[in-house]
Amino acid sequence: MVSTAERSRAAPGGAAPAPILNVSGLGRRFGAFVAVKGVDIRVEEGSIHALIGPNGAGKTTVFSMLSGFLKPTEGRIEYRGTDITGAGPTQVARRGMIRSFQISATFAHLSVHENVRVALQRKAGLAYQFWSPESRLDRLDARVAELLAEVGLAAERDTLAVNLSYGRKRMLEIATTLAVDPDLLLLDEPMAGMAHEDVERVVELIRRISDGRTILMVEHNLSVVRNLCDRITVLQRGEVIAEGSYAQVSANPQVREAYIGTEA
Ligand SMILES: Nc1ncnc2c1ncn2[C@@H]1O[C@H](COP(=O)(O)OP(=O)(O)OP(=O)(O)O)[C@@H](O)[C@H]1O
Repeated sequence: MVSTAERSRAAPGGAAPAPILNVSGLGRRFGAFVAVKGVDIRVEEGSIHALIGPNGAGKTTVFSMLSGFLKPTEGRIEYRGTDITGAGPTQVARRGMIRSFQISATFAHLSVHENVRVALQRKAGLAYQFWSPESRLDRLDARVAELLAEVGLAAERDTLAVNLSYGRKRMLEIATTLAVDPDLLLLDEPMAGMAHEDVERVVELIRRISDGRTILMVEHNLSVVRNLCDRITVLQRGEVIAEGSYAQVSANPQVREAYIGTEA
């Protein structure tokens, strides 16, 4: 597999690299109701990109279309230059674009270690190979240990998922998502419902796991977006009203009025 760094190096001398995800004119109607209209999003490889907007703006609908759970009624989704519009969730995931909840449903009565192991087995297609040679299972265990260390859950390896704090459960979800080795990770409100100290821990975690990966996240917490994200697309009533850095979008009067208000 070609690494992110190699791909970036492959970009012709000085030219802007092609985006990993290029969404153009994306639209979705539910009967007569237009939930998403003419949405363009260009996600650069290696970036952390946020999709923000008030309740009902269409963020979840866009994520569902990107991850193949919902078919667009208009527009085009290109992943690494290939048209994937209308592809199903499994096809999209196989290409390397993974939505966190897609494989992050954790099993409450399995331990942290077992949950990550199941995710790895699923990826390796080992799930039904109970006769796997020990060496193969040892390799899996080594990778589980690496992933738990990466998300800071090594000390909780034997804790049942059900007994984890809310924040730590989200970290376990991220570990099971990373087990599938995504190139582009779609994170759906990763900080939702978290206590302040967990938010900081997950911000650090996302920053760490973004090394060599691209992240597109829906996030309501604007201080998280400001600290973490390279680019931001703002949706309102299904349409993009601004796109750029935090400084750029927060200076946009339409965004201030629609969303950021006095926090900008
Ligand atoms: N299956 C559906 N059928 C009809 N309308 C829908 C459907 N799914 C979403 N909508 C409508 O589309 C609009 C966008 O919804 P969506 O959930 O994408 O917004 P959102 O930005 O994710 O909101 P929130 O921040 O509250 O999660 C809303 O008005 C919603 O009621």
